Amino acid sequence: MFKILVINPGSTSTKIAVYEDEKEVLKEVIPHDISDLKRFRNVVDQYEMRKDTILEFLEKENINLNSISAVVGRGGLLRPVPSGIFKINEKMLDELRTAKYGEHESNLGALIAYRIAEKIGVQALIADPVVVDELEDIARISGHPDFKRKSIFHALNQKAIARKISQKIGKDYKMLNLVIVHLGGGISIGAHKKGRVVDVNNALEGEGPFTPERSGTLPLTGFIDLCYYVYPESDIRKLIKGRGGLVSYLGTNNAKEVVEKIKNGDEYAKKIYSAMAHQIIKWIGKMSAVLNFEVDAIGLTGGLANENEFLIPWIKEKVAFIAPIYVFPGEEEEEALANAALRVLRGQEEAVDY
Ligand SMILES: Nc1ncnc2c1ncn2[C@@H]1O[C@H](COP(=O)(O)OP(=O)(O)OP(=O)(O)O)[C@@H](O)[C@H]1O
Ligand SMILES: CCCC(=O)O
Repeated sequence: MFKILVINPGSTSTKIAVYEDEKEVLKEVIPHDISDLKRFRNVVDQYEMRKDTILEFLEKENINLNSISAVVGRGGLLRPVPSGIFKINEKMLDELRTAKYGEHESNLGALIAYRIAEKIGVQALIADPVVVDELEDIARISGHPDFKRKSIFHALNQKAIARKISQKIGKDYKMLNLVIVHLGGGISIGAHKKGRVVDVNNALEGEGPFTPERSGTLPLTGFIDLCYYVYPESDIRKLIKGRGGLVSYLGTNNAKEVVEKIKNGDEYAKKIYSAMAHQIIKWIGKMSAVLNFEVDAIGLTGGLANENEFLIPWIKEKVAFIAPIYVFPGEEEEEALANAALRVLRGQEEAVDY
């Protein structure tokens, strides 16, 4: 039996889980107070605090670290990589410490996993980080040679859900065309063509539908004016990630609150929420077009896939004609990470050097 420790840092919490083979024996979402996080200038500065919180929690739960066979973290902003499992090495750690490819909470996943694994002398791994890049060349072209489109998305959850849908259909993932829609604080919509995500919106850097707290694609000329005349740079970045989307229109990133407003007759909230659904639907259409409208299934996942009063019915109504729809509310990231580590420990898959 292998015991695996999973570490998945998010913007306001750190999720940790312990698996014994395929069985989840412990799962916890450790919340971090926003006011507490604000004292850190950069994400990487939260490293000690988050690591210590995890170690204290494991101690409290009487998890003997020496019984762990591998530690696996959610991987962060690295150079573009193929889908797979990666050994955490010094080069990766350096790039994450210096945020060479940018700041993201999942950068902490590899840093903390490595430290704990080193302490107990076991393997430290990441799997399907947010920079998994399987784009077709044509999808890299943006509209100006100075800008390349990038593949940054919820690769871990999208791949996990794609495999689950393949199992339900009873065919190999590599035989199917799927549109997978991750509906979380960030939204990514990927065209999975025979096992490869050949096109997807860059969910982190201002592309795609607007989301509970991100702007998605914005009209460029108005944006340029804002950069020049109105906002300082740091505010502009927050407008895209953190203070865009529902937050900017309705003052909340919480879909449950938006649902309550609509039920209480708030027409403006309904208009904005419908517009978010409208943009999601458009991106599902785009990705279906990338797949020549030969789509075997559409998968809806992420926290917002729980929202069954308005959002999910609106989306279903518009896209059901394209392909059968499978809904997997929430995310399967911890399970996907544990399974990845298990495949390595069992010798079924090799972890590659970064
Ligand atoms: N049971 C629920 N009913 C309605 N909305 C929900 C429910 N659970 C979560 N949400 C909404 O889902 C959104 C957050 O989704 P999720 O928790 O997947 O995001 P995240 O993990 O913070 O970000 P990301 O998925 O981009 O990594 C919020 O708008 C939240 O209000
Ligand atoms: C882009 C993948 C992760 C996120 O939305 O933050």
